[in-house]
Amino acid sequence: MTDQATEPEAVEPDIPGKPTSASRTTLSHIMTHNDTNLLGTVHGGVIMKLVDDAAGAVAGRHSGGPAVTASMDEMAFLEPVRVGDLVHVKAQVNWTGRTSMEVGVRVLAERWNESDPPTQVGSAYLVFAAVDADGKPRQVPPVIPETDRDRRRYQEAQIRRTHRLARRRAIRELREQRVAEGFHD
Ligand SMILES: CC(=O)SCCNC(=O)CCNC(=O)[C@H](O)C(C)(C)COP(=O)(O)OP(=O)(O)OC[C@H]1O[C@@H](n2cnc3c(N)ncnc32)[C@H](O)[C@@H]1OP(=O)(O)O
Repeated sequence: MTDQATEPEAVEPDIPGKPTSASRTTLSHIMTHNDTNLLGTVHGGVIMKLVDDAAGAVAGRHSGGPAVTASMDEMAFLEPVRVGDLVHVKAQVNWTGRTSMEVGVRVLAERWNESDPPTQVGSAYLVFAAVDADGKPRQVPPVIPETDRDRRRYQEAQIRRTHRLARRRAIRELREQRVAEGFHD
């Protein structure tokens, strides 16, 4: 029989950190008539797919293997995107936990054939979990913020992480309480 009291605690190996710039990625795409909604502007879902693609590439590069989207929050659409816009989706790892990473994404658009500077049309924060071949979470290298902006984004991501966990816990507790009170909704 195993003696639980004296069994040494499993210690995970330290994984060397990786700088933010090692996985920062930009995905660029020209919008066509296939991308429009009924109003004639680009469908938000098209933008969200590009955001998920760019963030997934960053999460895979940072973690050195497969990573899945666990959540996407604060997706903001700031300006409409039009057919003929060249859209740039810029993504980087803002923060890392044990097996998860927050990826911050900025979406910029410019006319494909003009030289005006691009304008920001959207932003989002996604959490990716690195997974092994069985789809189970695996450890990720800690991200090493390199610039003042990276360090600010790291701190802001920690605030969002705290709020996500608190919100999930509060909702779980409310549901458990309602079940205990006899509600089955
Ligand atoms: C790129 C793509 O298109 S992938 C396709 C879409 N995505 C998917 O199919 C993913 C489906 N979901 C899953 O496989 C699982 O729920 C997983 C892998 C995300 C999480 O698995 P779980 O068994 O819940 O693992 P666990 O609770 O340990 O969570 C793993 C990490 O993810 C974080 N996490 C899990 N769910 C969430 C969530 N909803 N929001 C934020 N973070 C989350 C956890 O906090 C943990 O982070 P940490 O280790 O840094 O503290």
